[in-house]
Amino acid sequence: MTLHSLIDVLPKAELHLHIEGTLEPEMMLALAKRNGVELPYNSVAEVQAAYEFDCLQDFLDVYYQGMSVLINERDFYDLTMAYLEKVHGQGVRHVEIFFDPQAHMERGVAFETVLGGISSALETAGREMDMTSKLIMCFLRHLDEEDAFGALNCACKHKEHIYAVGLDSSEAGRPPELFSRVFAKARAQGFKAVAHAGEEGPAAYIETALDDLKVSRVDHGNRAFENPALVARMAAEQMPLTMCPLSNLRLKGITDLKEHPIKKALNAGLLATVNSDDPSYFGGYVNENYKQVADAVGLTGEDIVTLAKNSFKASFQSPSEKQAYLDKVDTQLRSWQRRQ
Ligand SMILES: Nc1ncnc2[nH]cnc12
Ligand SMILES: [Zn+2]
Repeated sequence: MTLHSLIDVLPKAELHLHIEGTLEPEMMLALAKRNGVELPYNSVAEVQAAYEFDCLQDFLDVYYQGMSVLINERDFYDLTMAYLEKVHGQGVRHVEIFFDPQAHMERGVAFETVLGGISSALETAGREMDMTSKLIMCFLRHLDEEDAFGALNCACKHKEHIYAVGLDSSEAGRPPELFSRVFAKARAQGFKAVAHAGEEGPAAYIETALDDLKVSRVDHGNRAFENPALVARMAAEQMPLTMCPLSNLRLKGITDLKEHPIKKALNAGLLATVNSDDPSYFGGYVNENYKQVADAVGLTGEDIVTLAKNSFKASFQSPSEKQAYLDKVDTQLRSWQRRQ
């Protein structure tokens, strides 16, 4: 229980969060009404009943359908503000947020509508809640290279708002190297790179994300543990892993949270972090992820502090910004210890 109070008070960064995956059922239904969008659900209970997944693809089908209610800039603003307010209350002070513009553009929603709503909410949160942020544009790996180049061309016009590119959606059979040329161009244009790898796909996909896409972080990376040499390499390079325990449980990557490799990752010296992925769909925001995985695998107070510090170390902030947050973690830790 006391560890839960430590989790509540520590400053944290969230580095693996799909903004479209924060769409709560209540907002989904309200936006469907506001925008005149037809959904196959009539109540919150009906929406929630659809959240039974056997694998990543099951989830993605529901996720793309849910986001069809997001039409206007205001919708993206409201969605993003609701997330930021929620996690500010959980001690999150820095966020690096994914968004999926191709999923909106293919429905006729303009890139600028999506980006405008999300980035103005991030600016509001910076001003009013002192939250810092970066935005990561993901390429949908179930679509082809040409489609990804189209999204990249849009991003190139808005470099002041987009810091990095990522790779998400259906992983099986869609290895990172299919997007080597897109990522090479993105990096040449000054974007940092991250990629989902080893969520469902094999450890080899993590290796090609590192070697071909030249990512600065691996999103999920659970299957790295099938290859001890890869784990040793990632530890030596201090390559961050953004892990998402409740997501892995809900998408059946593991059958019990006790199997989650977060403790193994820390013991192997990896720069592992805890994140929520798609909190509305997976039953918990970042603190629920910390608390439930801590209870399941027996994380210590020291582990919790390491994970909170790792979240800032693994971020795209400057060294001095990181240090300022690490100092805040220490300050909060000392004041929590005095209260025990
Ligand atoms: N967990 C996940 N894996 C891949 N693509 C996603 N898009 C949203 N959530 C995702
Ligand atoms: Zn993800």
